[in-house]
Amino acid sequence: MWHTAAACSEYLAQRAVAALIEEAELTPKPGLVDKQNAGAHTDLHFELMIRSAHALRSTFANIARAAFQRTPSQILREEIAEIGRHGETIMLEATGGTNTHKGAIWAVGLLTAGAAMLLPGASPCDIARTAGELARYPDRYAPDQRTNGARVQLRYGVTGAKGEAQQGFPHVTMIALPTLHQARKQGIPEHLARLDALVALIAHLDDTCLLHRGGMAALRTAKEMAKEIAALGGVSTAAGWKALHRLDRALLERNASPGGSADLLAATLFLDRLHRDADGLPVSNETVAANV
Ligand SMILES: CC(C)(COP(=O)(O)OP(=O)(O)OC[C@H]1O[C@@H](n2cnc3c(N)ncnc32)[C@H](O)[C@@H]1O)[C@@H](O)C(=O)NCCC(=O)NCCS
Ligand SMILES: Nc1ncnc2c1ncn2[C@@H]1O[C@H](COP(=O)(O)OP(=O)(O)OP(=O)(O)O)[C@@H](O)[C@H]1O
Repeated sequence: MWHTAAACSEYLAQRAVAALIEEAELTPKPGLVDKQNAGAHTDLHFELMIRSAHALRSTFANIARAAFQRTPSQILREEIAEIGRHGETIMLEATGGTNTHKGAIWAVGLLTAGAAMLLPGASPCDIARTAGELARYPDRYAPDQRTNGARVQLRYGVTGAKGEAQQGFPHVTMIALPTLHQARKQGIPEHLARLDALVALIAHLDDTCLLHRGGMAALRTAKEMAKEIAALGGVSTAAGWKALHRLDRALLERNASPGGSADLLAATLFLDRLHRDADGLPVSNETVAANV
């Protein structure tokens, strides 16, 4: 736990990078980069995700230092936005121009700010609410970019990564975290509990990555197939495990990838870890990315 800006920044940056690495390491993820393959991505691979995660450490550290013990405000929003945009440049330099973690910088970056504004031990819901409050201030210096997300938001009327943050990350606090906790309670092994949390996100999120690559048909298919996995009892059942592989194949056939759900899984693992640290709960022995 932290008492100074320096300690807060070091701790939160370590946990943020660990969350990105744990998301990448989780295998097998449908359509996404994992330890086995690059999913639907031709310009991404596992080592690139790990390199990118490490390169972003200073970004998360700078966000935490800037937000330490402050309250959400227009000025803080714009300071964090500048650090986040610089983080995207660092990511692109580290990866030779590939977008590995744009959505993750946004979601985990805002949650890092949320945690740094509050006292150590704040609940995941309070952190997400505070991050949402910050995200609702407009960023007057944001460049007017026609991003993939902006294009499909206009076309399909979804609110994307920005909406999720501005609402206080409801898919993280009301869907992914409860699914993760429920699966653990049932004694489901940690990596399967995390896959259940990812499946729950895919079942509910309007993911602009899926929309951009595969249109409304891909988003609907992904949601329906993910709901079916949950209805079968999750990935720890034989039928759920088979259905997870069917979802993977369906996404690959459509060249589609649930990148937004992957980002929110990283956000979920980040908040879960802060909560477990505060409660003095042991880190699962299946957690492999603790030493970054
Ligand atoms: C809001 C962001 C993500 C841009 O969003 P936009 O939809 O325009 O862009 P783009 O399609 O390029 O990227 C969005 C990414 O978000 C993720 N995503 C997609 N759908 C969702 C969703 N429903 N919920 C959460 N994340 C999602 C995906 O990984 C996707 O790649 C962000 O890059 C941004 O505006 N950054 C500015 C810097 C800033 O303010 N930073 C502050 C925090 S660090
Ligand atoms: N394990 C992962 N595999 C793939 N994408 C991930 C993973 N984890 C997070 N993501 C998110 O998915 C996004 C990358 O998806 P995608 O390549 O579809 O985006 P894009 O660069 O906007 O699109 P395109 O490559 O089609 O032009 C990143 O912003 C990243 O945050």
